[in-house]
Amino acid sequence: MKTIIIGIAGGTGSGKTTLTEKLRDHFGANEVSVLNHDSYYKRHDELPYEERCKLNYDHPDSFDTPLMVAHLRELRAGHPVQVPVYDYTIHNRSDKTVTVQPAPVIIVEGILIFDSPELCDLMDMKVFVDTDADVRILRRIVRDVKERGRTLDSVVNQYLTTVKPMHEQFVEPSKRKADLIVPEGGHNLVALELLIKWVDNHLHAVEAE
Ligand SMILES: Nc1ncnc2c1ncn2[C@@H]1O[C@H](COP(=O)(O)OP(=O)(O)O)[C@@H](O)[C@H]1O
Ligand SMILES: Nc1ccn([C@@H]2O[C@H](COP(=O)(O)O)[C@@H](O)[C@H]2O)c(=O)n1
Repeated sequence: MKTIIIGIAGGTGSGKTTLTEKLRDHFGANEVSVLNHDSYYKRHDELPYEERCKLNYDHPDSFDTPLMVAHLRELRAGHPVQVPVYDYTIHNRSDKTVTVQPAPVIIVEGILIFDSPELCDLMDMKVFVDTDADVRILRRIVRDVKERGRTLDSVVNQYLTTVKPMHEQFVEPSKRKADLIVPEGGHNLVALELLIKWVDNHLHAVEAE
């Protein structure tokens, strides 16, 4: 089986997950598997919770990217992988893993995936979801308070101290690596249709081989 790997990057709250889910819903879980870079945040068992709260989670070194690269190579070779489950509420990797199966299309999602040349080399198509910073921070406040156990103060403080500067230093420049820039992510129906057609073409080309 030939596997197509699509990278979907973009700032926090840009709409990466929404776009990824729309593609997976269209093609079905048997055709599309997803690896989220966030699943590969490094473990920090050595630090108490209060210290883990203060770490910079927006720098490329905060991820175990070599493990993700290894998993992508395994999936491309047709083997399932055990992906760590990250728990944002405790700022640490949980003890659980989930099995991700090989599929004709693998979507790799994350804020910093285009910063890694090793990850970029594995991708057949690179998509950057481009959304204004004010919209992204508003979405993030709502999500982090509702779903990630954060206070408003902690979200604002983290945004100003690490998220915004790291976005400017690493995420925004990585946009230049993209093949396609999608304003407004998963709600951009024209871009979604183009991506679906591109994937369809590749899937049919694989069938014809
Ligand atoms: N184009 C859009 N218009 C309005 N809301 C959106 C749009 N795209 C995503 N959202 C919402 O914004 C939030 C963050 O989107 P999400 O896809 O999780 O972003 P990311 O994965 O890039 O952090 C979600 O609540 C989602 O429903
Ligand atoms: N313990 C953690 C780990 C990560 N984050 C933030 O998650 C953001 C990336 O996820 P998106 O779904 O928003 O793309 C990133 O900006 C980290 O700051 C966190 O808050 N806590």
